[in-house]
Amino acid sequence: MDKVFVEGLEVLTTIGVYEWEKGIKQKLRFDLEMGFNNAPAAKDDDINKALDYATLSQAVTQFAEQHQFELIETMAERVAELIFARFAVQFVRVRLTKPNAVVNAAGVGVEILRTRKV
Ligand SMILES: Nc1nc2c(c(=O)[nH]1)N=C([C@H](O)[C@@H](O)CO)CN2
Repeated sequence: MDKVFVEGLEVLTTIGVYEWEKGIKQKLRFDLEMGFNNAPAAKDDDINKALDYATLSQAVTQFAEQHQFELIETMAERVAELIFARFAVQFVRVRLTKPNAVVNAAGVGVEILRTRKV
């Protein structure tokens, strides 16, 4: 299966389980991997047949900036749903890192893999 990926997409948003987190913005980093047949776009050299990673990145950024959750698990799941709703991908892997959450850790986070239901 071909893939299209987006690495290190940084978004500032309000996220966290603690009260002090609900009034601030924190950085999240998205690493996204989508299953998509790249051959038709390559054959015709046509962006309209490609999974446009720029449009996808913009959609994820806008969603993450505009929605507030407690858990990064919830953000990851909702972003996967958004990608399935807007883009014709077979699967999506969402790796979500909260870089500044744990002192002495470079990052903490979750990764989910979801396959489109037929
Ligand atoms: N599995 C998770 N653990 C924790 C989360 C989370 O979203 N998923 N969140 C927090 C706090 O919001 C933390 O990031 C504050 O530093 C703790 N554990």
